[in-house]
Parts: sequence; C-alpha cells; structure tokens
Amino acid sequence: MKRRGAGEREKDVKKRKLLDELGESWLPYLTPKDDGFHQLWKTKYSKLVLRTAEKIPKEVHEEVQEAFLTLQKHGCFFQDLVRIKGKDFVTPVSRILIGNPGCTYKYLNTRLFSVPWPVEGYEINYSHPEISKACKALIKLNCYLHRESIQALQEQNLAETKGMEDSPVIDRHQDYATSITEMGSILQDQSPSHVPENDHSHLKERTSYNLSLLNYMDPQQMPFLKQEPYFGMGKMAVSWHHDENLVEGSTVAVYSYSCEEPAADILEEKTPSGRDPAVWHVGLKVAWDIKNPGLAVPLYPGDCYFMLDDLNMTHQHCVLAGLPPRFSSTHRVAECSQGTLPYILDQCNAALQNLCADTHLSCPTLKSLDVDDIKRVEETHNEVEFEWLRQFWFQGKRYRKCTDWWDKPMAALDEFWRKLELMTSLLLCEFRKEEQAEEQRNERISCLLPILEERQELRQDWLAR
Ligand SMILES: O=C(O)CCC(=O)C(=O)O
Ligand SMILES: [Fe+2]
Repeated sequence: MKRRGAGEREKDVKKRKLLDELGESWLPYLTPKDDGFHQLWKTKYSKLVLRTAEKIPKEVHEEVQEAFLTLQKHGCFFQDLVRIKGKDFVTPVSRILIGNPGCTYKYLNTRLFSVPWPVEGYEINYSHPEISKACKALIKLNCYLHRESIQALQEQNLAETKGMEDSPVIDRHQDYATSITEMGSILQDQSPSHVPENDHSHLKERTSYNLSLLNYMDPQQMPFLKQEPYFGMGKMAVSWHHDENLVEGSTVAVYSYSCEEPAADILEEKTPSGRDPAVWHVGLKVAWDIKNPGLAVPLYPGDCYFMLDDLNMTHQHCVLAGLPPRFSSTHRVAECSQGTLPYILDQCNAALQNLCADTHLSCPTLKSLDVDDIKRVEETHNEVEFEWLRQFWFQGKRYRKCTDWWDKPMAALDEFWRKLELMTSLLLCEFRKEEQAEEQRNERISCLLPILEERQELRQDWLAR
C-alpha cells in the first residue's frame, strides 16, 4: 500500500481552488428538461452513450435483475472500508466483485477479490446453485456489453480505421449468450504484454471486460448521504471520481437497475429546475473545469450507459441517488498486470528460488546474497503480505458467502509468506556474521533497510485499521 503521495496533495490544492473560485454559488448543470441538454451532451460529453432499457433484450433484463436479487438475498454485497487521504471511510454503497477467476481490482487502496464467473477450464464451487446462476447471468451480460461497446465505438468512429478493413462485422442478432468459450480465449490473452497487432485487437482489448464491480444501495437505509458540492445536484451515492486501475482508454459499461419505476415527476412543481431527486442519475463533469456545465442523465430501470474511450480520464462521474433501492453492474477492463493470482504466485515462486531448503541439510540457507536478489525477495515479501494476505483477511470471510474459490490460493500464499519470513530471518543472521567484507555488508544492509522500514510502517498501519 502506497502512502499519500504528491499527486494526491496536488489534487487537494486543485479541488480547494475550484471550490474557492465557486464561492457561495453553484455551477450550472443540465438535465433533459433543459434546453441545450442534448447539444451539451453532443458537444462536451459525446463519449457518454446511453442505451435505454427498451433497446436491450428482455432476456438480459430478466436474468440480470434476478441475479442482483439473488446476490442480495444471499447477503453477498458488502460495504467497503476504503482509505482516502490516509483516513478510513465506509462506502455508502455495498459491493461485490465478480469476474475472471483469479482477477482482483484495487480501488481506494482496497483490493477486491473477484468471485469467479464461470469460464471454461476452471472448476468453481459456488455455495449455492442460485449464486452459480447469478454469476452465469453476469458473464452473459458481460459478453452482451462487450459487443454493444464495440458497436458504440464503431458508430462513433472511435474504433480507429487502421487495420479495421478486415475486422468482422459484429452480428447484432447473435444470441446474447455468446459462448463462454469466447471469454475463455479472452482470459488467456489478458496479459497487457500482448501488444495489439492492429486496431481491431486494440478495440477488442479496450472492451474485453475482465470483471464487474456490482453496487447496491437503498437510500432509505442511508440517511447521511453527501450532497453534491459543485452543482447542487443533490444526494450522491458515489462521489465524483475517475475509475481507477483500468487499462488506458478502455470503456466502462454499466447496467443500472433501480428497483421501481419512478412515479411521474410528482416533485416537478417543487423542483422546477434541477434533477428529479426521486430518480437515480449519473452525473458527469469535465475534470478540473468550471466553464462547462455539468450533465445529469436520468437512469430508469434497465438502462445501460457506456463511458467510451478516454471519457473516464477526461471527465469525472458520480452517482446521484434517487428514492428506490438500486443495483448496478459496472464492467471494466482492469489493469491487472500485478493483480492476478498467477502473477503473485509467480512472484512468490521466483523469490523462493533463493531458498535452499534441502532436507539433507540441517538448516535452510540462502543461495545468493546479491543485492538484486535480496531486493526482489524482500519486495515480494511486502507485496504478498500487504497487497494480498492482509487485504484479503481484512475483508473478513465475505468471499465464502459465494464460493470457496480463494481458500486454497490464500492458503498457498500464506505458506509462501511463512517461507519469506524465514528468508528474512536468515538474511539478518547472515548480516550478523563477521566474515563479509565491510563494504559489501553495508551495501546489502542499505538495500534491505528501506524495505524492512516500509514493512514495519505498513504493519503498524494495518494493525491500527
Ligand atoms: O453505479 C453506477 O452507475 C456507477 C458506479 C461507479 O461509478 C463506480 O462504481 O465506480
Ligand atoms: Fe465509477
């Protein structure tokens, strides 16, 4: 876990400056009731695409909505204790991460571990057949949104033309339950080191969602929601943010399900301007800007929206609460070069190569005391402890609600960690020996010291949490 950096302080200053410039007044924002709403959308927010519920197959709605209710019924949604600017906060929305087996997603210093959706080649035990069905519905939604995203990018000419001539036309009538086999091949090709050969694969890569973060919130149970601070848009379920840890320029696709069709705008007279507080909205603003009005787009049950291309980088978004409870499934291409189970297992295996634990010898020894080897091993030690084990156990046993999938890998990582602890103690023993040349010993110690200091600090942080 990184501590607060210069980047965050700089953001604070910018935010302060923006609020100061604003003074007592609010910035303008538009909703569909306002003249110029569509013009503003077309000019400043064109990479936000809305697919209203009636354009989406009935089958998708039925399966996905049932999946949401199942996960809710089985108590699979959890509020996260996230860390912002060195302070802990409980998120008002409850979440669950579902995605490719072994994938994790880190947001606000919290690493979530995905409940695997069914992908060919993986054996997954779900705690209940209904949960299995729900995960299947979500991977099907994922395939559907993947195809819809490609289409939306192509319609907007964001699919770049180079290399597109021979790209297959997306069949709109293809059964939405695209075989999960297709996902399997995507999964094998997840590593970001696969640099795309042409723009079609680039297009695919930026829409091949490897996970979805599902959100749930019932505003009636959450009396203390924050007010939107810049535009006066009302209560927020999720504050302004950019989605973190995504592949650059990748799309985010969201299925939104507020559980009741809102009554005709009964509050209209009371709120002649501004958004209807009974209806859920997604809010958008240009990042660090006060010239352009914000946008509040109402979301009715079953609507989907897409943040195409670099929209997530150039703009910020928030979720404005309505009255009914609401679910959403937010499909993302997580940048997980350091966030998959195979990655961390590889790191650990590589580190353990430096341990000589020959059973014939009475006690284990270290093969190399080379500074590069020391550094690699001790950094892996920190990584597995703070990015994986503590993150996992800090979240309690929530993952067992859905599946035992993480049990074995976590036990394996735990075993690795024990050996890494042994390796650190062997290293310290070596340093106590007199036989090393002074200079060499100093070099090794100064390589180890900062890593051990970081370990100590992080242990204190986690203990305090
Ligand atoms: O629920 C939504 O519509 C989006 C939620 C969101 O922005 C997020 O989870 O990052
Ligand atoms: Fe978001």
